[in-house]
Amino acid sequence: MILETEKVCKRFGGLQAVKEVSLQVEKGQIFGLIGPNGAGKTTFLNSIAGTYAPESGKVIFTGKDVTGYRADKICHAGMARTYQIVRSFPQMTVRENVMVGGIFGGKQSREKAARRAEELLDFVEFPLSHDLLAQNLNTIQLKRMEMARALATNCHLLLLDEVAAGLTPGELNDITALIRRIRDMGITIIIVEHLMKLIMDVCDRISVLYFGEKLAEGTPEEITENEKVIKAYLGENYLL
Ligand SMILES: Nc1ncnc2c1ncn2[C@@H]1O[C@H](COP(=O)(O)OP(=O)(O)OP(=O)(O)O)[C@@H](O)[C@H]1O
Repeated sequence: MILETEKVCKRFGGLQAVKEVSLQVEKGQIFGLIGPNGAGKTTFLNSIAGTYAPESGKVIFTGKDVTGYRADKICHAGMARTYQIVRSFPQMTVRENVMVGGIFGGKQSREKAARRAEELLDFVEFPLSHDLLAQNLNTIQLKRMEMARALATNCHLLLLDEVAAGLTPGELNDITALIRRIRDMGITIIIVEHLMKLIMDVCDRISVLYFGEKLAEGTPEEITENEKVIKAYLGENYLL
């Protein structure tokens, strides 16, 4: 087991955004987290990745209790993430953006981080010059760059928050293939996503959140046949 959460809770004032969420993610899995808007998916990611400390519950990563660790410490422990809206350093080049992951997260020298950035930008099939400023990139280019930056930290677990949002169908196919190639490198992936096609295509296991609580968990087939999930989220005609 690479990640285990036990009854993780996070509240914002009177709102219980995440309530006693327990899950287990096996090494090498692509694990999907789905649910309606406001279900608590991003808050849950933030609670395991160190943006927030959970109020109660436990986060065990690679056998170690990392509950309440700050984001930088979590990153050094081997967990990296991308964001729903890509966060770049707009005045820096694409290469420098990726180097930040290597220098800060992977604790590499500048030279090594620069070489690794080139390799990773090729791996994610970044299509333009690595000398471009990040402020000039479109959505899919930013997403590729952000994935390269996360990989540059030498993570074992990658958290992808709505990586498909805003992509065309062709771009979606590319990202789907890239997610599989990242898993084939031996990296475990947790993916938060609304786009069911992507979730069903890539996930080994899926957990459904609903009003902060875990509603169901299972294989893609089990989830699509689960009456509670159909009622709360998917709807009867979701594949049409
Ligand atoms: N920083 C915050 N302060 C107060 N409330 C918040 C904060 N972040 C999230 N919430 C609330 O917590 C609940 C869960 O939000 P969250 O963003 O985790 O849901 P989500 O499942 O990721 O939704 P979406 O699919 O729309 O991204 C929502 O009701 C949201 O309004």
